[in-house]
Amino acid sequence: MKTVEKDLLPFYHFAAEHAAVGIHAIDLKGKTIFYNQKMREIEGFDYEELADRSLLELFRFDQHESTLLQVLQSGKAVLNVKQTYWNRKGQEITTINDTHPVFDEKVLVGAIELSRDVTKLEKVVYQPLKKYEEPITFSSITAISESMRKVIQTAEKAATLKLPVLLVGESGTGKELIAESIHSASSSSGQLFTLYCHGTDSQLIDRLQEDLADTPHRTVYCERIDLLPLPLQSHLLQMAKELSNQNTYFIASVGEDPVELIASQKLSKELYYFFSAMTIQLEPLRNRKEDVMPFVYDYLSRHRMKFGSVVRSLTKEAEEMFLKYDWPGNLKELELLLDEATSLLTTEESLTAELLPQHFKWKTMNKHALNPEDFIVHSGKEMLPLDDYLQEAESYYLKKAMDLHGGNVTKAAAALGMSRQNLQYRLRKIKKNEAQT
Ligand SMILES: Nc1ncnc2c1ncn2[C@@H]1O[C@H](COP(=O)(O)OP(=O)(O)OP(=O)(O)O)[C@@H](O)[C@H]1O
Repeated sequence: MKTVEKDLLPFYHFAAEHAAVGIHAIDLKGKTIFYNQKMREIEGFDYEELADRSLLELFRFDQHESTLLQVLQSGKAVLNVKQTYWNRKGQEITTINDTHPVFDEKVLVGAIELSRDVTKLEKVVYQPLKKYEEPITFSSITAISESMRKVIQTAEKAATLKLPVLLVGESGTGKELIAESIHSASSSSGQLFTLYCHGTDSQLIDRLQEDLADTPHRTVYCERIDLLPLPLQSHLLQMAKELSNQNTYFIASVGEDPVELIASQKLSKELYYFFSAMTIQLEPLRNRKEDVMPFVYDYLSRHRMKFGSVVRSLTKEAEEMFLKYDWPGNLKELELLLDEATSLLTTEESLTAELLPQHFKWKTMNKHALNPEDFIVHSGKEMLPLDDYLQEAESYYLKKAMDLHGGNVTKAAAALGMSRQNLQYRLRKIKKNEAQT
C-alpha cells in the first residue's frame, strides 16, 4: 500500500466506526470483518457488551446476512431495500439498505452493507390498515385475553374520570390505540394531539404549545416520554402542569417499567408522578396469545371490506406458525406481516403457509436456533460451564459453515480448515447430543 494511503488508514477507520450509517462488511468466506457502532446501535447492543466485540463479530450472522451473501455470489449491488424488524431489545427498526460487492483491482474481496436508519421517518409515514377512516374507540381493539380486558376496563374508568394516564408496554402492544380510545370516550368535541417524543429537537414542546393555542378542548398524547432527553421532560412537565387546568387532558406512554426507567435516569420522577395517576400496563403479545387469532380474523374482515378480497381464514399450518412465534414487535409486527402476506392475495379464500413471507417462515423454523448474542458473556447473565459453552459455540459455528456452503461438507470442511471426516464426525456428534436433550 502506498504510504499516503497507509497514513490515512486511522482516519478511514475512525470515519467508518463513527459514521451515521450502519456498516457491515464480510470477506469472501462470509465472515464478518467490520461491524460499526451504528450497526450495533441499530441491532440493539448495549455498550457493556462491546467488550466482547471480537466474539460477537466472529459469530455475527443476522438478517443482513442473506443480502450480503447474495451480493457476494452475484457480484452485483442490491440497492434501496427497506426492512422493518424488531431488534434484540424489542425496538422497532426500519432501515434502507444498500449492499455492494467490494473489489480490489477488479478481484472480488467481499461485500459491504450500508444501512440507513429511517425509523423516525417511518413513524410519521406509517399508516396501517387498522387506521382506516373511522375514529378509534374501545370497540376497535382486539381484547380477548384476560389482561387486555382488564386494560380496557381501567382505560374506560380513566376516560370517565379524566385522570392523566401512563400507558406502559413494549413497542406495538397498542398503547396509541388505547390512548385514542380514551380520548374518544372522554370527549366528543375535543381534538387529539400526539407528541412524538422520538427526537431531540428542543423546539418540540414549544411548537406543540403553539398548535394547542387555537383549540379549546384537547387531549395530548405524549408518545414514549422515556425517549425524550431529561431537560425536555422538565419542559413538558411545566407545560402539562400549566395546561391541565385549562381543558387539556394528558395521556403518556413509556416502553419499559417506569421504576427501572427512573433508576436508569431515562425518566424524570416528577414527570412520572404527574402521569401516573392511573398506570395501565399492556402485556406483550407473547404473554397473551389468545389475542393473536381474533386479531387476524378481524384484520381479514377489514381486508375484505377495504379491498373486496375473499380471504376468510388461515390454514392449520399457518395458524400454528402464528401461535408458535413470539412476536417481539407485538401486534404491529403481526399487522405488518398480514399487510405483506395479503398483498399477494388474488382469489384465495385461505392464507396458506406458502403465502407467508420467507423471512417469517425462516424465523418460525429456527425458533430454537441460537443467536450470536447467546455467546456473549456479561454480568447479570448466568454462566455456562466451559465445556457446555464450547459445545454450543462449536455446534453454532459448524451449522453456520454448512449453511454458508449450501450443505456441502467438503466445501465447509475446507473453509473451516479441517478434514471432511473430522467435520462429518463432529456433525454426527452434535446430532446425537441434540437427540438426547
Ligand atoms: N389490541 C389491538 N387490537 C387491534 N389492533 C391493535 C391492537 N394492538 C395494536 N394494534 C395495532 O397494532 C399497531 C401498533 O399499535 P400502536 O401504535 O397502538 O402500538 P404502540 O404500543 O403505541 O407502539 P409504539 O410504542 O411503537 O408507538 C397499530 O397499527 C394498531 O392498529
